[in-house]
Amino acid sequence: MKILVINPGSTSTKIAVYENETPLLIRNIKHTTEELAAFPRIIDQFEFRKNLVLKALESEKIPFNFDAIIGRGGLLKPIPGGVYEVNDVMLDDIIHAMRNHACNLGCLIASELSLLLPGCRAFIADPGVVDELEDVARITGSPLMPKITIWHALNQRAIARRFAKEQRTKYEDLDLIVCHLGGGISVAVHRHGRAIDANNALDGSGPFSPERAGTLPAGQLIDLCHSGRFTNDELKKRISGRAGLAAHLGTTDIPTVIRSIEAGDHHAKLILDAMIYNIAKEIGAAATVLYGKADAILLTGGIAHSDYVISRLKERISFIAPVYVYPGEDELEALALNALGALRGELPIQVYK
Ligand SMILES: Nc1ncnc2c1ncn2[C@@H]1O[C@H](COP(=O)(O)OP(=O)(O)OP(=O)(O)O)[C@@H](O)[C@H]1O
Ligand SMILES: CCCC(=O)O
Repeated sequence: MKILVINPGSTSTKIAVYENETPLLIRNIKHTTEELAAFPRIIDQFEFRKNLVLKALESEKIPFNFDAIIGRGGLLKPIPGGVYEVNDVMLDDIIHAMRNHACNLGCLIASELSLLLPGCRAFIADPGVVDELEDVARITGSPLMPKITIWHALNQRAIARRFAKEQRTKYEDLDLIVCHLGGGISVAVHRHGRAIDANNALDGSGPFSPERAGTLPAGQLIDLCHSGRFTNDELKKRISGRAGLAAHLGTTDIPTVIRSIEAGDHHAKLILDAMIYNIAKEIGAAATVLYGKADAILLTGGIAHSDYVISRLKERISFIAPVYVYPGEDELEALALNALGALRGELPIQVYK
């Protein structure tokens, strides 16, 4: 069986082709802040990202012939984890999504391309809106604003399962803190296979990240909203997109920031160190959810490639539990295995309503 995998991230478009469990193509196309700034809305990147997929296939001479196309799931309604067939309700919810994130393009591109091939199915799996929070984790200080979670469910779970396999145990038998360090940063508590707490890495809570503001001072935010300085859309970009490192330093690229630090840029050092400090605090808070008894802390995502970040993070969090580092992500493989499992009847195909 041949599967095309499409994973649009906030700073990259990742593409894979699998023939059964064997990868035939893995491609990570990185996007600069300026390149993406040319598109007023993320939905406007549809043709651009779709054409990147088609060009990658063409340049590798991979025939356009697939049994299924699976995209990274978008910001739908909160749903249980698993594989979902793309349907009209899902496409409609994505087109009218309240929240912007490149992952919204995953099911749109998968759907459009699958229509070119008779019999080809379009899926998503474990989107960022997977919600398994404990009731107590949902309560905030305002009944008007219950906590919602938007996190890297797909990669966190894939990495947690990989760790469990390496430890010759089951994911469902472990208590883990997993932190995905990407364009957005999510920290989730996985208690015996269920993510009972996770931040809203997109526009709500947690540490700031390469392109997100994280938790902000609420009063100052309200004043800024009423200052007349920004439109609604501009303000949203100040929270997600042109926020975090992008706002402070004009780039989301960690190697670029580190080169500036090595060249003596004290401001760049202050900002990156502050990001690390805030990530460590979020992981410390997650430890309290498990009464301090985590089996391990797993660090993953693109930034986990950075020795600068990881060594400083470890200094602050190693007292909590052993730290394991999985640079990059297993999202492409996890998506491919989900599509294969669905086609083979090994995984239930859920219907999004
Ligand atoms: N070799 C590397 N060394 C240091 N940092 C890296 C390296 N490769 C990628 N990064 C950083 O990782 C971040 C992107 O991570 P990742 O690819 O996991 O996120 P994404 O898929 O674009 O976004 P997200 O999944 O959060 O939507 C960027 O800030 C990038 O600079
Ligand atoms: C699902 C999106 C998570 C993120 O990038 O913050």
